[in-house]
Amino acid sequence: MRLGGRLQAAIEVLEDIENRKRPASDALKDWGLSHRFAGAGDRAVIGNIVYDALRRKLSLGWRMDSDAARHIAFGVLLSDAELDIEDVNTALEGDKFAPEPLEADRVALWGERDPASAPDNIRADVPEWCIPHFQAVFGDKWADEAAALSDRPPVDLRVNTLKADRDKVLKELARAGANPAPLLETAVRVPPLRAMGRHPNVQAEPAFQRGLFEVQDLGSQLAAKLGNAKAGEQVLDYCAGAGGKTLALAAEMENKGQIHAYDAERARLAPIFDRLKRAGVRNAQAHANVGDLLPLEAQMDMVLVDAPCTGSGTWRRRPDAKWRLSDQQLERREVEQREVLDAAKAYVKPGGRLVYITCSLFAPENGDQVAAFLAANSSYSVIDTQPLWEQAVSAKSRFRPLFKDGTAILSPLSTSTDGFFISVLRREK
Ligand SMILES: C[S@@+](CC[C@H](N)C(=O)[O-])C[C@H]1O[C@@H](n2cnc3c(N)ncnc32)[C@H](O)[C@@H]1O
Repeated sequence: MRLGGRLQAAIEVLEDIENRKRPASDALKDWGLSHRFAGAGDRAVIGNIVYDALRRKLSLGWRMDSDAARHIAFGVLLSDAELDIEDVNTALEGDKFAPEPLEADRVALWGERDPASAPDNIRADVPEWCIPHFQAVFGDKWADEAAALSDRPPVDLRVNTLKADRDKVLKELARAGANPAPLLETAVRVPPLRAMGRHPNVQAEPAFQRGLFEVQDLGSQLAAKLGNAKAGEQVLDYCAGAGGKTLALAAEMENKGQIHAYDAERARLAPIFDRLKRAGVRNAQAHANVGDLLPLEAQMDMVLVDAPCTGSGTWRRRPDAKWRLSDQQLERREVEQREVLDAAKAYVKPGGRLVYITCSLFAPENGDQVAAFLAANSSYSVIDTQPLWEQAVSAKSRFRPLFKDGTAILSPLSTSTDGFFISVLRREK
């Protein structure tokens, strides 16, 4: 396919996402199924245009003075694809599958409007109802923090220290463009895409099959690390899902002690078995029945609650979710978080830790939940995350979370990670 056909396909996918309020991945998959002739290169470019358009729907629309999918998709070509209008017009010329060229008045407007001077509510590229949530957490910096959530993300990898060190993984992935990641000596980063490039499929690498690394955002790696799990401890990962944190904890604990991985949704837990095997983890067992946890009551050195949340910290990777999220969904997540915390506390032993994590940046899911928990549970107190952070990160770095009331808030702007919230509590008696 030529650029014109790819652009037209991206416009159709964007319209489908908008009209049917469906996830981008579903719309792209359906398009692929009904256009089997399209190759991997075509799909990558179409996917890039769609994801970039969703990341910066408001600011691209402002520069084009239109929220039509066609105009926003052209905006992606003129910004993220690093093409100028002459390049685009030449590429589209004589292509019967291409959309109509961009109108001259839009081209002129695009040249006149400087994105850096867009009003904050446009530059932030988030739904209007979310703005007060960003303001409450980040104050004056709210628009910069929100805007950084529409950057393209890197692919971060966690070196599995049970099997390898960073040099080994870097060597294995040299062709994939892997570099040392900031902050952690056990993390590797494939930088964000440039122009219309394609990320290497690191999971197809023999080093992945051999369990030398896992794909995991640096923020998620740091969140697992701040719990400060030690070799020999008894740990319950109460919302284990597919086991991203469980695997990180097992490596942190050098395969010693015991990790119990539980999730209320059996299907979510399913991938954990293969992952544990591949990673060479010997100190973790998965539980799909809450009844299995009975013997663990008041026995755990640490209970990790990686709570269900809105995922507002992960909008770089899931920009369609940003526009689908509603305040009703936020309220539902808050209820679930209260219930999960309330259930998980039963397993913490006196002197043990309760680690509460979300990948959201909204206070009602984060600091407010912790404050309400502390108000209702006087036997718990806050362990300051700042010294834990200093101990966890490898070297002096310009990246530093926002520390608030003993908790840590990570974000693309402050720590070059997805947005994460981490609070560590101690059960005193
Ligand atoms: C953020 S995800 C976990 C991600 C996982 N820890 C990882 O690092 O890959 C939240 C998980 O909480 C689970 N969950 C939701 N409600 C729960 C409950 N009441 N008890 C236990 N798990 C629950 C969901 O099924 C989901 O898998």
